[in-house]
Amino acid sequence: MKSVTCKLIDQRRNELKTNNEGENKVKDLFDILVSENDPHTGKPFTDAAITHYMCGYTMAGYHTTGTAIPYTIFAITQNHDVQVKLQEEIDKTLGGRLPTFDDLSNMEYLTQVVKESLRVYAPASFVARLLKSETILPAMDESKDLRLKANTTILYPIPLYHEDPKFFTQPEKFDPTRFSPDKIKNIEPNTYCPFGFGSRICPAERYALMDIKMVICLILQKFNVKLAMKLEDFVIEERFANMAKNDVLIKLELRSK
Ligand code: HEM
Repeated sequence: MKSVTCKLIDQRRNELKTNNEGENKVKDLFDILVSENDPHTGKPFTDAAITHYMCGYTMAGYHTTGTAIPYTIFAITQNHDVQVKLQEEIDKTLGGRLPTFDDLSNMEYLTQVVKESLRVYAPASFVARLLKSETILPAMDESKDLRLKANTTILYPIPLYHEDPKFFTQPEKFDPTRFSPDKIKNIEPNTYCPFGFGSRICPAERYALMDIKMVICLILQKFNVKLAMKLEDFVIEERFANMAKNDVLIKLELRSK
């Protein structure tokens, strides 16, 4: 991946030099990295830094979205009422045409379904933080407070919060209405965190949500979805990303007009 990125750096630098669109071109992340200065050093980004950024973005974006989409479709196959309601919203909003960015933002139920899927099947297992100074975590039960030294790495386990009945009633239930406008305000801060939180929150949160919604919308507009594997073979393997051990096999059936 590094050697491919190195070749692309040279290619993109040359393209930018010879590009006639010049200043009017909308720059993507790669353009910015190869043409602008690193704000920390005031100098151009080194090839090594560009390679790290590009590999980081690709890795961080690939498995997460790549699991979120099949997990959402899986959830839809297991909840027929959700599939019917989603298709009603899609048909009513689009009337057969392709979705625009605004359509995807406005489809409230679609948004709720994707958010609930990211709660039940969070693609990322944890967020990590390095403590800058000694920190005392208050005890949650009878035990003592926890004293942690500076430079300790803390892993914040996302699914443990998403699955805790203290924060989500009947957490095992797939219920998109938890994210309806009247209920969403009851969710405690940082207990729903598929994209992490704070200053290191996933920079692609909005993009990823849009991406997942787009794929789900395009599929359900044309097809009904059914699980094409045994339910017990749907197994999530917890790694850095929560991967589907046996993939998620889905059967698409063309919807009747
Ligand atoms: C459903 C899709 C995605 C999920 C669930 C997800 C989740 C996460 C999580 C949990 C973090 C750690 C946040 C924290 O430490 O507080 C993160 C960081 C990050 N994500 Fe995503 N992500 C997704 C898609 C993407 C995509 C598509 C990209 C790139 C195009 C991306 C790029 C990144 C980067 C670069 C970071 C590191 C940010 C930093 O450390 O400052 N992610 N993501």
